[in-house]
Amino acid sequence: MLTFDEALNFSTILSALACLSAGVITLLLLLPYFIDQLQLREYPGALLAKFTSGWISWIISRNQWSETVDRLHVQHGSFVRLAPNHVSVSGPSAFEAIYGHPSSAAKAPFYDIFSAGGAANIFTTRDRAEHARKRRVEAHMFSPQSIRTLESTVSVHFHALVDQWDALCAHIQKAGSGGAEGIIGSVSWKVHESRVWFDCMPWFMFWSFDSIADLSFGRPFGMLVSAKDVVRIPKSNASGIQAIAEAASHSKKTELEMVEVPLIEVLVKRGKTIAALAYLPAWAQPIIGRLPGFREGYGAIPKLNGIAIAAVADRLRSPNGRADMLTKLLEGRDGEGYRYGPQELSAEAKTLIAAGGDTTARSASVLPLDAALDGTGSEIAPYGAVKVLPYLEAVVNEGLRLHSGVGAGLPRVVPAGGMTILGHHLMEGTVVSSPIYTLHRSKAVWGANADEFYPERWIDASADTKKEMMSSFAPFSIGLRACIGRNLAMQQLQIVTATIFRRYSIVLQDDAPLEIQDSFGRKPKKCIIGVKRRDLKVL
Ligand code: HEM
Repeated sequence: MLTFDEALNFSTILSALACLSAGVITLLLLLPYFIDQLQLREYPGALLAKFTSGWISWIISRNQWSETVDRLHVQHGSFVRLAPNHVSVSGPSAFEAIYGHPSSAAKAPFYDIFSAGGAANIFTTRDRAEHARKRRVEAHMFSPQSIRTLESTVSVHFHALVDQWDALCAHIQKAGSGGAEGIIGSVSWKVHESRVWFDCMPWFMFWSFDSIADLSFGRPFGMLVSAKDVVRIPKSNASGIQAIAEAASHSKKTELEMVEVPLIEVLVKRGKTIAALAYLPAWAQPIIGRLPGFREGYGAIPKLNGIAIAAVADRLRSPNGRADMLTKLLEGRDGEGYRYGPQELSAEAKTLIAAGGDTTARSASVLPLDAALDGTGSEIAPYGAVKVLPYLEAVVNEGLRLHSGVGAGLPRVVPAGGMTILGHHLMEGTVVSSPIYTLHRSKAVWGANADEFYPERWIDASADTKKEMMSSFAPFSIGLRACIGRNLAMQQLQIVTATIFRRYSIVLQDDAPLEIQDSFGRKPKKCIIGVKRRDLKVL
Protein backbone atom coordinates (compact mmCIF):
# COMPACT_ATOMS: atom_id res chain seq x y z
CA MET A 1 0.00 0.00 0.00
CA LEU A 2 1.39 3.44 -1.00
CA THR A 3 1.77 6.10 1.69
CA PHE A 4 0.25 9.55 1.04
CA ASP A 5 3.70 11.01 0.28
CA GLU A 6 4.57 8.16 -2.09
CA ALA A 7 1.22 8.52 -3.91
CA LEU A 8 1.84 12.25 -4.20
CA ASN A 9 5.31 11.65 -5.64
CA PHE A 10 3.95 9.04 -8.04
CA SER A 11 1.21 11.33 -9.34
CA THR A 12 3.76 14.19 -9.63
CA ILE A 13 6.03 11.96 -11.74
CA LEU A 14 3.05 10.90 -13.90
CA SER A 15 2.00 14.52 -14.43
CA ALA A 16 5.57 15.49 -15.26
CA LEU A 17 5.80 12.63 -17.78
CA ALA A 18 2.45 13.63 -19.36
CA CYS A 19 3.63 17.28 -19.61
CA LEU A 20 6.95 16.14 -21.08
CA SER A 21 5.23 13.94 -23.72
CA ALA A 22 2.81 16.75 -24.60
CA GLY A 23 5.79 19.12 -24.85
CA VAL A 24 7.75 16.73 -27.08
CA ILE A 25 4.73 16.13 -29.35
CA THR A 26 4.02 19.87 -29.59
CA LEU A 27 7.70 20.51 -30.36
CA LEU A 28 7.73 17.79 -33.04
CA LEU A 29 4.67 19.37 -34.67
CA LEU A 30 5.73 23.00 -34.27
CA LEU A 31 9.42 22.73 -35.05
CA PRO A 32 9.03 21.75 -38.75
CA TYR A 33 6.48 24.58 -39.12
CA PHE A 34 8.90 27.18 -37.81
CA ILE A 35 11.97 25.76 -39.55
CA ASP A 36 9.87 25.63 -42.76
CA GLN A 37 12.49 23.67 -44.68
CA LEU A 38 10.32 23.45 -47.84
CA GLN A 39 9.30 27.12 -47.59
CA LEU A 40 5.58 26.39 -47.67
CA ARG A 41 4.48 28.68 -44.83
CA GLU A 42 2.97 31.27 -47.15
CA TYR A 43 0.48 28.77 -48.62
CA PRO A 44 -3.07 28.92 -47.20
CA GLY A 45 -5.15 26.00 -46.04
CA ALA A 46 -6.68 24.45 -42.94
CA LEU A 47 -4.71 25.39 -39.81
CA LEU A 48 -4.06 21.77 -38.78
CA ALA A 49 -2.76 20.88 -42.27
CA LYS A 50 0.25 23.11 -41.63
CA PHE A 51 1.30 20.96 -38.67
CA THR A 52 0.29 17.37 -39.44
CA SER A 53 -0.62 15.03 -42.30
CA GLY A 54 -3.23 13.69 -39.85
CA TRP A 55 -5.53 16.49 -41.09
CA ILE A 56 -5.82 15.18 -44.69
CA SER A 57 -6.10 11.59 -43.40
CA TRP A 58 -8.97 12.67 -41.17
CA ILE A 59 -10.73 14.44 -44.08
CA ILE A 60 -10.35 11.33 -46.27
CA SER A 61 -11.65 9.05 -43.51
CA ARG A 62 -14.72 11.36 -43.24
CA ASN A 63 -15.47 10.75 -46.95
CA GLN A 64 -14.91 14.44 -47.77
CA TRP A 65 -11.65 14.39 -49.73
CA SER A 66 -12.42 15.84 -53.18
CA GLU A 67 -15.10 18.26 -52.00
CA THR A 68 -12.99 19.68 -49.15
CA VAL A 69 -9.96 20.27 -51.39
CA ASP A 70 -12.24 21.80 -54.05
CA ARG A 71 -13.84 24.11 -51.46
CA LEU A 72 -10.40 25.20 -50.23
CA HIS A 73 -9.35 26.04 -53.79
CA VAL A 74 -12.52 28.09 -54.32
CA GLN A 75 -11.78 29.89 -51.04
CA HIS A 76 -7.99 30.41 -51.39
CA GLY A 77 -7.19 30.17 -55.11
CA SER A 78 -4.77 27.94 -57.03
CA PHE A 79 -2.47 26.95 -54.13
CA VAL A 80 -3.69 25.16 -51.01
CA ARG A 81 -1.59 23.45 -48.34
CA LEU A 82 -2.82 19.92 -47.56
CA ALA A 83 -0.06 18.75 -45.19
CA PRO A 84 3.22 20.07 -43.75
CA ASN A 85 5.04 18.91 -46.92
CA HIS A 86 2.13 18.88 -49.43
CA VAL A 87 0.65 21.58 -51.67
CA SER A 88 -2.33 21.16 -53.99
CA VAL A 89 -2.28 23.31 -57.13
CA SER A 90 -5.45 23.54 -59.23
CA GLY A 91 -5.98 24.21 -62.93
CA PRO A 92 -4.95 22.83 -66.33
CA SER A 93 -1.45 24.37 -66.44
CA ALA A 94 -0.60 22.98 -63.02
CA PHE A 95 -2.01 19.59 -64.04
CA GLU A 96 0.15 19.53 -67.16
CA ALA A 97 3.25 20.68 -65.23
CA ILE A 98 2.89 17.98 -62.56
CA TYR A 99 1.75 14.96 -64.61
CA GLY A 100 2.53 15.80 -68.27
CA HIS A 101 5.25 13.99 -70.24
CA PRO A 102 8.10 16.44 -69.56
CA SER A 103 7.56 16.18 -65.78
CA SER A 104 10.00 13.99 -63.84
CA ALA A 105 8.03 14.16 -60.58
CA ALA A 106 7.81 10.60 -59.18
CA LYS A 107 4.86 9.11 -57.29
CA ALA A 108 4.86 9.98 -53.57
CA PRO A 109 5.27 7.50 -50.64
CA PHE A 110 1.43 7.67 -50.47
CA TYR A 111 1.39 4.75 -52.94
CA ASP A 112 3.44 2.35 -50.78
CA ILE A 113 0.49 1.08 -48.76
CA PHE A 114 -1.24 -0.06 -51.97
CA SER A 115 1.48 -2.74 -52.33
CA ALA A 116 1.30 -3.77 -48.66
CA GLY A 117 1.81 -7.53 -48.26
CA GLY A 118 2.99 -7.98 -51.86
CA ALA A 119 5.43 -6.63 -54.42
CA ALA A 120 5.15 -3.16 -55.97
CA ASN A 121 3.16 -3.23 -59.22
CA ILE A 122 2.89 -0.99 -62.27
CA PHE A 123 0.49 1.32 -60.42
CA THR A 124 2.34 1.54 -57.11
CA THR A 125 6.02 1.50 -58.00
CA ARG A 126 7.80 4.83 -57.40
CA ASP A 127 10.97 3.82 -59.17
CA ARG A 128 11.18 5.26 -62.69
CA ALA A 129 13.29 2.43 -64.13
CA GLU A 130 11.10 -0.29 -62.61
CA HIS A 131 7.98 1.47 -63.88
CA ALA A 132 9.41 1.83 -67.39
CA ARG A 133 10.24 -1.89 -67.43
CA LYS A 134 6.73 -2.89 -66.30
CA ARG A 135 5.10 -0.49 -68.74
CA ARG A 136 7.20 -2.00 -71.60
CA VAL A 137 6.07 -5.51 -70.62
CA GLU A 138 2.38 -4.59 -70.29
CA ALA A 139 1.77 -1.82 -72.82
CA HIS A 140 1.00 -4.13 -75.75
CA MET A 141 -1.77 -5.87 -73.74
CA PHE A 142 -3.71 -2.60 -73.78
CA SER A 143 -3.00 -1.33 -77.29
CA PRO A 144 -6.15 -0.46 -79.34
CA GLN A 145 -5.39 -3.47 -81.55
CA SER A 146 -5.19 -5.93 -78.63
CA ILE A 147 -8.33 -4.46 -77.09
CA ARG A 148 -10.32 -4.97 -80.31
CA THR A 149 -9.47 -8.68 -80.29
CA LEU A 150 -11.01 -8.96 -76.81
CA GLU A 151 -14.48 -7.81 -77.93
CA SER A 152 -15.81 -11.36 -78.39
CA THR A 153 -14.62 -12.34 -74.88
CA VAL A 154 -16.28 -9.38 -73.21
CA SER A 155 -19.48 -9.79 -75.25
CA VAL A 156 -20.31 -12.97 -73.22
CA HIS A 157 -20.59 -10.82 -70.12
CA PHE A 158 -22.74 -8.16 -71.79
CA HIS A 159 -25.09 -11.04 -72.72
CA ALA A 160 -25.05 -12.33 -69.13
CA LEU A 161 -25.91 -8.83 -67.87
CA VAL A 162 -28.87 -8.32 -70.23
CA ASP A 163 -30.09 -11.88 -69.53
CA GLN A 164 -30.29 -11.03 -65.83
CA TRP A 165 -31.97 -7.66 -66.47
CA ASP A 166 -34.41 -9.33 -68.93
CA ALA A 167 -35.26 -11.81 -66.16
CA LEU A 168 -35.86 -8.87 -63.82
CA CYS A 169 -38.08 -7.15 -66.41
CA ALA A 170 -40.10 -10.35 -66.83
CA HIS A 171 -41.39 -9.80 -63.28
CA ILE A 172 -43.26 -6.70 -64.54
CA GLN A 173 -45.59 -8.86 -66.71
CA LYS A 174 -45.90 -11.49 -63.98
CA ALA A 175 -46.94 -8.87 -61.42
CA GLY A 176 -49.75 -7.64 -63.73
CA SER A 177 -51.40 -4.56 -62.28
CA GLY A 178 -50.12 -5.28 -58.74
CA GLY A 179 -46.68 -5.03 -57.20
CA ALA A 180 -44.11 -7.72 -56.48
CA GLU A 181 -40.71 -8.08 -54.88
CA GLY A 182 -37.93 -10.63 -54.61
CA ILE A 183 -34.20 -11.34 -54.69
CA ILE A 184 -31.89 -12.65 -57.42
CA GLY A 185 -28.74 -13.99 -55.78
CA SER A 186 -28.03 -11.24 -53.29
CA VAL A 187 -29.69 -8.34 -55.16
CA SER A 188 -33.24 -7.39 -54.30
CA TRP A 189 -35.87 -5.97 -56.70
CA LYS A 190 -39.38 -4.53 -56.54
CA VAL A 191 -42.07 -4.06 -59.19
CA HIS A 192 -44.33 -1.03 -59.12
CA GLU A 193 -45.57 1.55 -61.65
CA SER A 194 -44.89 -0.96 -64.49
CA ARG A 195 -41.16 -0.98 -63.85
CA VAL A 196 -38.75 -3.20 -61.95
CA TRP A 197 -36.66 -1.21 -59.43
CA PHE A 198 -33.22 -2.24 -58.21
CA ASP A 199 -29.79 -0.92 -57.28
CA CYS A 200 -27.79 -1.03 -60.53
CA MET A 201 -24.38 -0.67 -58.80
CA PRO A 202 -23.93 -4.36 -57.84
CA TRP A 203 -24.95 -5.41 -61.36
CA PHE A 204 -22.38 -3.13 -62.99
CA MET A 205 -19.78 -4.35 -60.48
CA PHE A 206 -20.56 -8.03 -61.21
CA TRP A 207 -20.36 -7.31 -64.95
CA SER A 208 -17.16 -5.32 -64.66
CA PHE A 209 -15.33 -7.80 -62.38
CA ASP A 210 -16.41 -10.84 -64.42
CA SER A 211 -15.24 -9.13 -67.63
CA ILE A 212 -11.85 -8.15 -66.20
CA ALA A 213 -11.31 -11.58 -64.61
CA ASP A 214 -12.14 -13.29 -67.92
CA LEU A 215 -9.87 -10.95 -69.89
CA SER A 216 -7.07 -11.28 -67.35
CA PHE A 217 -7.22 -14.92 -66.27
CA GLY A 218 -9.33 -16.62 -68.91
CA ARG A 219 -12.31 -17.21 -66.61
CA PRO A 220 -14.86 -14.94 -64.93
CA PHE A 221 -15.48 -14.92 -61.18
CA GLY A 222 -19.06 -16.07 -61.93
CA MET A 223 -20.63 -13.14 -60.10
CA LEU A 224 -23.09 -12.13 -62.85
CA VAL A 225 -24.62 -15.58 -63.25
CA SER A 226 -24.92 -16.20 -59.50
CA ALA A 227 -25.74 -12.51 -58.81
CA LYS A 228 -23.60 -12.90 -55.70
CA ASP A 229 -20.58 -11.03 -54.42
CA VAL A 230 -18.46 -14.12 -53.77
CA VAL A 231 -14.93 -15.08 -54.85
CA ARG A 232 -12.46 -17.65 -53.52
CA ILE A 233 -9.08 -16.85 -51.95
CA PRO A 234 -6.37 -19.12 -50.52
CA LYS A 235 -6.61 -19.62 -46.76
CA SER A 236 -3.07 -18.23 -46.60
CA ASN A 237 -1.49 -15.93 -49.20
CA ALA A 238 1.92 -17.59 -48.65
CA SER A 239 0.52 -20.98 -49.72
CA GLY A 240 -1.04 -19.28 -52.78
CA ILE A 241 2.32 -17.78 -53.80
CA GLN A 242 3.90 -21.21 -53.34
CA ALA A 243 1.20 -22.72 -55.60
CA ILE A 244 1.97 -20.12 -58.30
CA ALA A 245 5.71 -20.90 -58.10
CA GLU A 246 5.02 -24.65 -58.35
CA ALA A 247 2.64 -24.24 -61.29
CA ALA A 248 5.02 -21.88 -63.12
CA SER A 249 7.92 -24.35 -62.71
CA HIS A 250 5.65 -27.36 -63.55
CA SER A 251 6.58 -29.03 -60.26
CA LYS A 252 4.21 -30.91 -57.89
CA LYS A 253 0.83 -29.33 -57.13
CA THR A 254 0.21 -28.92 -53.40
CA GLU A 255 -3.49 -28.92 -52.45
CA LEU A 256 -4.55 -25.28 -51.97
CA GLU A 257 -7.05 -24.67 -49.20
CA MET A 258 -9.56 -21.97 -50.22
CA VAL A 259 -12.13 -19.79 -48.44
CA GLU A 260 -14.89 -17.58 -49.88
CA VAL A 261 -14.86 -13.76 -49.50
CA PRO A 262 -17.05 -10.97 -50.89
CA LEU A 263 -14.88 -9.11 -53.47
CA ILE A 264 -16.93 -5.92 -53.76
CA GLU A 265 -17.29 -5.66 -49.99
CA VAL A 266 -13.53 -6.21 -49.57
CA LEU A 267 -12.78 -3.47 -52.10
CA VAL A 268 -15.21 -1.03 -50.50
CA LYS A 269 -13.81 -1.61 -46.98
CA ARG A 270 -10.21 -1.44 -48.23
CA GLY A 271 -10.98 1.66 -50.33
CA LYS A 272 -12.55 3.52 -47.37
CA THR A 273 -9.43 3.03 -45.25
CA ILE A 274 -6.38 2.72 -47.46
CA ALA A 275 -6.23 6.31 -48.78
CA ALA A 276 -6.72 7.75 -45.28
CA LEU A 277 -3.81 5.67 -43.96
CA ALA A 278 -1.67 6.29 -47.05
CA TYR A 279 -0.85 9.90 -46.07
CA LEU A 280 0.34 8.90 -42.58
CA PRO A 281 3.99 8.00 -41.93
CA ALA A 282 4.70 4.30 -42.62
CA TRP A 283 5.30 3.57 -38.90
CA ALA A 284 1.87 4.97 -37.95
CA GLN A 285 -0.13 3.03 -40.54
CA PRO A 286 -0.22 -0.38 -38.76
CA ILE A 287 -1.02 1.36 -35.44
CA ILE A 288 -3.90 3.52 -36.74
CA GLY A 289 -4.97 0.63 -39.03
CA ARG A 290 -5.76 -1.45 -35.96
CA LEU A 291 -7.97 1.20 -34.30
CA PRO A 292 -11.76 0.88 -34.42
CA GLY A 293 -13.07 2.53 -37.58
CA PHE A 294 -9.96 1.50 -39.56
CA ARG A 295 -9.59 -2.13 -38.48
CA GLU A 296 -11.98 -3.69 -40.99
CA GLY A 297 -10.55 -1.82 -43.96
CA TYR A 298 -6.96 -2.48 -42.91
CA GLY A 299 -7.77 -6.19 -42.56
CA ALA A 300 -9.22 -6.17 -46.10
CA ILE A 301 -5.83 -5.24 -47.66
CA PRO A 302 -4.35 -8.79 -47.63
CA LYS A 303 -7.69 -10.18 -48.85
CA LEU A 304 -7.39 -8.30 -52.13
CA ASN A 305 -3.87 -9.72 -52.48
CA GLY A 306 -5.43 -13.16 -51.85
CA ILE A 307 -8.02 -12.67 -54.60
CA ALA A 308 -5.27 -11.92 -57.13
CA ILE A 309 -3.07 -14.78 -55.89
CA ALA A 310 -6.00 -17.23 -56.16
CA ALA A 311 -6.86 -16.09 -59.69
CA VAL A 312 -3.25 -16.48 -60.89
CA ALA A 313 -2.74 -19.83 -59.09
CA ASP A 314 -6.04 -21.20 -60.40
CA ARG A 315 -5.30 -20.16 -63.95
CA LEU A 316 -1.75 -21.59 -63.92
CA ARG A 317 -2.84 -24.87 -62.34
CA SER A 318 -5.58 -25.46 -64.92
CA PRO A 319 -4.76 -23.57 -68.14
CA ASN A 320 -7.51 -23.28 -70.74
CA GLY A 321 -5.37 -22.45 -73.78
CA ARG A 322 -6.88 -18.96 -74.26
CA ALA A 323 -4.59 -16.00 -74.90
CA ASP A 324 -5.69 -13.92 -71.90
CA MET A 325 -3.72 -11.08 -70.31
CA LEU A 326 -2.00 -13.42 -67.88
CA THR A 327 -0.56 -15.38 -70.82
CA LYS A 328 0.78 -12.09 -72.11
CA LEU A 329 2.19 -11.21 -68.69
CA LEU A 330 3.85 -14.65 -68.52
CA GLU A 331 5.27 -14.37 -72.00
CA GLY A 332 5.92 -10.65 -71.78
CA ARG A 333 9.52 -9.59 -71.63
CA ASP A 334 11.05 -6.20 -71.59
CA GLY A 335 14.02 -5.39 -73.86
CA GLU A 336 16.38 -7.33 -71.56
CA GLY A 337 14.38 -10.56 -71.58
CA TYR A 338 13.19 -10.09 -67.96
CA ARG A 339 10.16 -12.15 -66.88
CA TYR A 340 7.77 -11.75 -63.94
CA GLY A 341 8.17 -14.08 -60.93
CA PRO A 342 5.23 -15.32 -58.74
CA GLN A 343 5.17 -12.29 -56.36
CA GLU A 344 5.32 -9.81 -59.20
CA LEU A 345 2.72 -11.71 -61.27
CA SER A 346 0.20 -11.64 -58.44
CA ALA A 347 0.99 -7.96 -57.74
CA GLU A 348 0.24 -7.06 -61.38
CA ALA A 349 -2.88 -9.25 -61.29
CA LYS A 350 -4.07 -7.30 -58.23
CA THR A 351 -3.80 -4.05 -60.18
CA LEU A 352 -5.81 -5.52 -63.06
CA ILE A 353 -8.61 -6.50 -60.65
CA ALA A 354 -8.58 -3.32 -58.54
CA ALA A 355 -8.02 -0.79 -61.33
CA GLY A 356 -9.89 -2.53 -64.11
CA GLY A 357 -12.90 -3.94 -62.30
CA ASP A 358 -14.86 -0.81 -61.57
CA THR A 359 -15.95 0.77 -64.82
CA THR A 360 -19.60 1.78 -65.05
CA ALA A 361 -21.65 3.72 -67.49
CA ARG A 362 -24.04 6.44 -66.28
CA SER A 363 -26.41 7.63 -68.92
CA ALA A 364 -26.98 7.74 -72.62
CA SER A 365 -29.27 8.86 -75.37
CA VAL A 366 -31.38 6.33 -77.21
CA LEU A 367 -32.18 8.15 -80.44
CA PRO A 368 -28.86 8.02 -82.34
CA LEU A 369 -28.31 4.54 -80.93
CA ASP A 370 -31.38 3.14 -82.68
CA ALA A 371 -30.31 4.57 -86.00
CA ALA A 372 -26.81 3.14 -85.67
CA LEU A 373 -27.69 -0.24 -84.24
CA ASP A 374 -30.78 -1.27 -86.22
CA GLY A 375 -29.69 -3.87 -88.71
CA THR A 376 -26.53 -4.90 -86.87
CA GLY A 377 -28.44 -8.06 -85.87
CA SER A 378 -26.81 -7.98 -82.46
CA GLU A 379 -28.21 -7.63 -78.95
CA ILE A 380 -24.88 -6.26 -77.78
CA ALA A 381 -23.80 -3.03 -79.43
CA PRO A 382 -20.78 -3.80 -81.66
CA TYR A 383 -17.93 -1.41 -80.84
CA GLY A 384 -17.41 -0.61 -84.53
CA ALA A 385 -20.99 0.73 -84.70
CA VAL A 386 -20.96 2.80 -81.51
CA LYS A 387 -17.46 4.27 -81.34
CA VAL A 388 -18.35 6.73 -84.11
CA LEU A 389 -21.45 8.18 -82.41
CA PRO A 390 -20.66 11.73 -81.24
CA TYR A 391 -23.58 11.94 -78.81
CA LEU A 392 -22.70 8.62 -77.18
CA GLU A 393 -19.10 9.78 -76.83
CA ALA A 394 -20.37 13.05 -75.35
CA VAL A 395 -22.48 11.13 -72.82
CA VAL A 396 -19.57 8.91 -71.78
CA ASN A 397 -17.22 11.92 -71.54
CA GLU A 398 -19.74 13.86 -69.48
CA GLY A 399 -20.11 10.85 -67.16
CA LEU A 400 -16.34 10.63 -66.81
CA ARG A 401 -16.13 14.38 -66.17
CA LEU A 402 -18.69 14.52 -63.37
CA HIS A 403 -18.12 11.04 -61.97
CA SER A 404 -14.49 10.44 -62.85
CA GLY A 405 -13.26 7.26 -61.17
CA VAL A 406 -10.51 9.24 -59.43
CA GLY A 407 -11.29 12.71 -58.05
CA ALA A 408 -8.41 13.46 -55.75
CA GLY A 409 -5.04 14.95 -56.60
CA LEU A 410 -2.50 12.20 -57.36
CA PRO A 411 0.50 13.00 -55.13
CA ARG A 412 3.94 13.41 -56.73
CA VAL A 413 7.33 14.43 -55.30
CA VAL A 414 9.09 17.50 -56.69
CA PRO A 415 12.37 16.25 -58.25
CA ALA A 416 15.93 17.51 -57.74
CA GLY A 417 16.29 21.12 -58.82
CA GLY A 418 12.69 21.97 -57.80
CA MET A 419 9.69 22.72 -60.00
CA THR A 420 8.07 25.97 -61.06
CA ILE A 421 4.28 25.92 -61.28
CA LEU A 422 2.21 29.02 -62.12
CA GLY A 423 5.28 31.13 -61.33
CA HIS A 424 5.83 29.57 -57.89
CA HIS A 425 9.06 27.68 -57.25
CA LEU A 426 8.50 24.51 -55.20
CA MET A 427 11.54 22.94 -53.56
CA GLU A 428 12.84 19.43 -54.15
CA GLY A 429 11.03 16.93 -51.90
CA THR A 430 7.76 18.89 -51.70
CA VAL A 431 4.70 16.70 -52.33
CA VAL A 432 2.51 18.26 -55.00
CA SER A 433 -0.84 17.27 -56.49
CA SER A 434 -3.59 18.72 -58.68
CA PRO A 435 -7.18 17.57 -58.06
CA ILE A 436 -9.07 16.01 -61.00
CA TYR A 437 -12.41 16.78 -59.29
CA THR A 438 -11.63 20.52 -59.29
CA LEU A 439 -10.22 20.41 -62.85
CA HIS A 440 -13.46 18.83 -64.06
CA ARG A 441 -15.70 21.38 -62.34
CA SER A 442 -13.95 24.66 -63.01
CA LYS A 443 -16.65 27.23 -63.88
CA ALA A 444 -14.06 29.19 -65.88
CA VAL A 445 -13.79 26.27 -68.31
CA TRP A 446 -17.09 24.37 -68.03
CA GLY A 447 -19.35 27.37 -67.54
CA ALA A 448 -22.01 28.23 -64.97
CA ASN A 449 -23.57 24.79 -65.45
CA ALA A 450 -20.28 22.98 -64.62
CA ASP A 451 -22.03 20.89 -61.94
CA GLU A 452 -24.76 19.71 -64.32
CA PHE A 453 -24.75 16.58 -66.45
CA TYR A 454 -25.03 18.24 -69.87
CA PRO A 455 -23.57 16.10 -72.70
CA GLU A 456 -24.53 18.73 -75.29
CA ARG A 457 -21.59 20.87 -74.11
CA TRP A 458 -19.29 18.41 -75.97
CA ILE A 459 -21.29 18.76 -79.21
CA ASP A 460 -22.02 22.51 -79.13
CA ALA A 461 -18.46 23.64 -78.27
CA SER A 462 -16.45 25.56 -80.87
CA ALA A 463 -13.03 24.17 -81.83
CA ASP A 464 -11.29 26.60 -79.44
CA THR A 465 -13.62 25.85 -76.54
CA LYS A 466 -13.26 22.10 -77.17
CA LYS A 467 -9.48 22.49 -77.00
CA GLU A 468 -9.80 24.28 -73.68
CA MET A 469 -12.21 21.60 -72.40
CA MET A 470 -9.82 18.82 -73.40
CA SER A 471 -6.95 20.43 -71.48
CA SER A 472 -9.23 20.42 -68.41
CA PHE A 473 -10.41 16.85 -68.87
CA ALA A 474 -8.20 14.10 -67.48
CA PRO A 475 -10.25 11.19 -66.07
CA PHE A 476 -7.40 8.81 -66.95
CA SER A 477 -4.68 11.30 -65.90
CA ILE A 478 -1.89 12.17 -68.36
CA GLY A 479 1.79 11.53 -69.00
CA LEU A 480 3.97 8.55 -68.10
CA ARG A 481 1.70 7.36 -65.27
CA ALA A 482 -1.60 7.82 -67.12
CA CYS A 483 -4.10 4.94 -67.11
CA ILE A 484 -2.83 2.01 -69.15
CA GLY A 485 -6.38 0.58 -69.40
CA ARG A 486 -7.91 3.66 -71.01
CA ASN A 487 -8.70 2.03 -74.38
CA LEU A 488 -10.30 -0.96 -72.71
CA ALA A 489 -12.30 1.27 -70.35
CA MET A 490 -13.60 3.47 -73.19
CA GLN A 491 -14.57 0.42 -75.26
CA GLN A 492 -16.41 -1.16 -72.32
CA LEU A 493 -18.16 2.10 -71.38
CA GLN A 494 -19.36 2.82 -74.90
CA ILE A 495 -20.65 -0.72 -75.47
CA VAL A 496 -22.42 -0.98 -72.12
CA THR A 497 -24.01 2.46 -72.39
CA ALA A 498 -25.24 1.79 -75.92
CA THR A 499 -26.46 -1.74 -75.13
CA ILE A 500 -28.30 -0.88 -71.92
CA PHE A 501 -29.96 2.32 -73.07
CA ARG A 502 -31.04 0.86 -76.38
CA ARG A 503 -32.63 -2.17 -74.76
CA TYR A 504 -34.23 -0.65 -71.67
CA SER A 505 -36.12 2.45 -70.64
CA ILE A 506 -34.45 3.58 -67.42
CA VAL A 507 -35.46 6.19 -64.84
CA LEU A 508 -33.78 7.21 -61.61
CA GLN A 509 -35.68 6.64 -58.37
CA ASP A 510 -35.17 10.24 -57.33
CA ASP A 511 -33.36 13.37 -58.47
CA ALA A 512 -31.31 13.67 -55.30
CA PRO A 513 -27.53 13.75 -55.94
CA LEU A 514 -25.89 10.33 -55.78
CA GLU A 515 -24.27 9.51 -52.47
CA ILE A 516 -20.58 9.04 -53.28
CA GLN A 517 -17.82 6.97 -51.70
CA ASP A 518 -14.92 9.38 -52.11
CA SER A 519 -11.77 7.35 -51.52
CA PHE A 520 -8.88 7.00 -53.97
CA GLY A 521 -11.61 5.78 -56.32
CA ARG A 522 -14.88 7.79 -56.41
CA LYS A 523 -18.07 5.88 -56.95
CA PRO A 524 -21.76 6.06 -56.09
CA LYS A 525 -22.67 4.03 -53.02
CA LYS A 526 -25.90 2.99 -54.66
CA CYS A 527 -28.13 4.00 -57.53
CA ILE A 528 -31.72 2.76 -57.60
CA ILE A 529 -33.24 2.70 -61.08
CA GLY A 530 -36.64 1.74 -62.52
CA VAL A 531 -36.28 -0.40 -65.65
CA LYS A 532 -38.54 -1.81 -68.36
CA ARG A 533 -37.83 -3.24 -71.82
CA ARG A 534 -38.10 -0.77 -74.68
CA ASP A 535 -40.43 -1.74 -77.44
CA LEU A 536 -37.81 -2.25 -80.17
CA LYS A 537 -38.79 -3.26 -83.68
CA VAL A 538 -35.38 -4.67 -84.58
CA LEU A 539 -32.92 -6.37 -82.26
C1 HEM B 1 -13.31 4.41 -66.31
C2 HEM B 1 -12.33 3.61 -66.01
C3 HEM B 1 -10.97 4.02 -65.52
C4 HEM B 1 -10.55 5.22 -64.98
C5 HEM B 1 -11.36 6.49 -64.74
C6 HEM B 1 -9.14 5.08 -64.67
C7 HEM B 1 -8.35 6.09 -64.14
C8 HEM B 1 -6.99 5.98 -63.89
C9 HEM B 1 -6.16 7.03 -63.37
C10 HEM B 1 -6.63 8.45 -63.04
C11 HEM B 1 -4.90 6.56 -63.24
C12 HEM B 1 -3.67 7.29 -62.69
C13 HEM B 1 -3.47 6.87 -61.24
C14 HEM B 1 -2.28 7.50 -60.55
O1 HEM B 1 -1.51 8.22 -61.13
O2 HEM B 1 -2.16 7.23 -59.35
C15 HEM B 1 -4.93 5.18 -63.66
C16 HEM B 1 -3.83 4.35 -63.68
C17 HEM B 1 -3.90 3.02 -64.03
N1 HEM B 1 -5.00 2.33 -64.50
FE1 HEM B 1 -6.83 3.08 -64.84
N2 HEM B 1 -8.74 3.81 -64.99
C18 HEM B 1 -9.83 3.13 -65.53
C19 HEM B 1 -9.84 1.84 -66.01
C20 HEM B 1 -8.77 1.00 -66.01
C21 HEM B 1 -8.76 -0.34 -66.56
C22 HEM B 1 -9.94 -1.01 -67.27
C23 HEM B 1 -7.52 -0.87 -66.31
C24 HEM B 1 -6.94 -2.21 -66.64
C25 HEM B 1 -7.55 -3.31 -66.85
C26 HEM B 1 -6.73 0.15 -65.63
C27 HEM B 1 -5.43 0.01 -65.22
C28 HEM B 1 -4.63 1.03 -64.72
C29 HEM B 1 -3.22 0.86 -64.38
C30 HEM B 1 -2.41 -0.43 -64.47
C31 HEM B 1 -2.75 2.11 -63.94
C32 HEM B 1 -1.33 2.48 -63.48
C33 HEM B 1 -0.57 2.96 -64.71
C34 HEM B 1 0.88 3.37 -64.44
O3 HEM B 1 1.20 3.88 -63.35
O4 HEM B 1 1.68 3.19 -65.36
N3 HEM B 1 -7.52 1.26 -65.47
N4 HEM B 1 -6.22 4.85 -64.06
